[in-house]
Amino acid sequence: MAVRAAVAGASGYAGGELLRLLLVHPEIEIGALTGNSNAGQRLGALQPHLFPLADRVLQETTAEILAGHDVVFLALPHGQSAAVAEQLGPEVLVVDMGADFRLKDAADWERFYGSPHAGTWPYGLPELPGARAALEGSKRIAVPGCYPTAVTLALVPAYAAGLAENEAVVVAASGTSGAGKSPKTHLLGSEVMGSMSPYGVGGGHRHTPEMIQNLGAVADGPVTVSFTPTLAPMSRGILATCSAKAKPGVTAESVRAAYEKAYADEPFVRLLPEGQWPATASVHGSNAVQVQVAYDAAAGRIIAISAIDNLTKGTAGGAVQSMNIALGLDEATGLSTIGVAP
Ligand SMILES: NC(=O)C1=CN([C@@H]2O[C@H](COP(=O)(O)OP(=O)(O)OC[C@H]3O[C@@H](n4cnc5c(N)ncnc54)[C@H](OP(=O)(O)O)[C@@H]3O)[C@@H](O)[C@H]2O)C=CC1
Ligand SMILES: CC(=O)N[C@@H](CCC(=O)OP(=O)(O)O)C(=O)O
Repeated sequence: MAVRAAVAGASGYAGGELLRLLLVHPEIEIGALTGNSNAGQRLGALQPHLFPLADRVLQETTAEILAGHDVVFLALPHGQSAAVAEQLGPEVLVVDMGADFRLKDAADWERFYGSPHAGTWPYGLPELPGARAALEGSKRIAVPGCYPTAVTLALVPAYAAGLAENEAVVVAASGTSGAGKSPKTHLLGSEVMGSMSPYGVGGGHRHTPEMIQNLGAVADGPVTVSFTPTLAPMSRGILATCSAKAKPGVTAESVRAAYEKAYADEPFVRLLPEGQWPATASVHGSNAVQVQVAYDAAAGRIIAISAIDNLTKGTAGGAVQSMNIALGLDEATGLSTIGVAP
């Protein structure tokens, strides 16, 4: 019997990408689709690429409309998920694609998001050690942020193998869809096209504590992360360039071996052959993650680089992957590692 899934936030970028994936998922039947300002609109007017759903009409985002499904995806702005989720019964699998339930530390949440902490749910990054066990059979999933997905997958093997000192420096470039659909002046075409610019500089980006949480979970102590995001003139994709000081005795061979071991059996993470570097175009529209690592002996630093599609592995694909695990399905069901090129 098909699994009935509702999508709240179906008019947004994350909701649209999720529907693109759910439409080809063999076990899913798409149920209610809801929006906010666009409730009452045809989906075809808002997400014209989702041809089979063009005549579906968006409903209001209420617990009554979302109830009665096996799975409810919440692709809502930060702070909007908790009120809806608490009205959905414990038998419903709720997958939050926003940030509300990602952080364990309430003080971190309050400092970076400025509202009371709603709680912590099992974290939907299956590749993080221990994550799959927490997701199996779970009825609540917190999907990671897009930058933390890219950065965690780039650096976790170095920390899990005890190769890196507990400080990391990250510069990551993101496509503009990461900022969502609502108009913002710094995202006007004329501001973004042909230009790259940083934002959230100096430790202020709200994804920093999430990266620290993930790396600290596998390292031998707390890890500091200096994170600088940049906007790149592309619609999708994240390229995360991460580095960490190597511990004494580390060699290029020991770094390579740690990454090969970590990702040997991961269905979505591909450690590239030596000399080949991740590129966002290679993962466009796919749930794949490209990773490469090098040891800069002169600087004594491990350099790890990853590429993801922020809307696929960084949001909707990660959500489907974790949902599959929670439902007891093969984790790759309905997901592709095939990109769109050029
Ligand atoms: N874009 C990305 O790469 C990523 C996004 N996410 C997360 O996914 C979530 C959605 O992001 P994204 O799709 O980019 O954002 P968008 O701005 O594109 O879409 C937001 C969606 O939420 C709805 N919405 C807005 N306000 C409310 C409200 N008060 N109550 C209920 N629904 C509301 C909108 O409905 P309407 O259009 O009808 O007003 C729309 O469907 C966010 O939490 C974001 O952090 C996570 C990782 C990556
Ligand atoms: C380019 C851009 O603006 N990106 C977003 C990150 C989007 C995302 O994944 O994050 P959340 O799910 O936590 O919103 C930002 O930096 O705020």
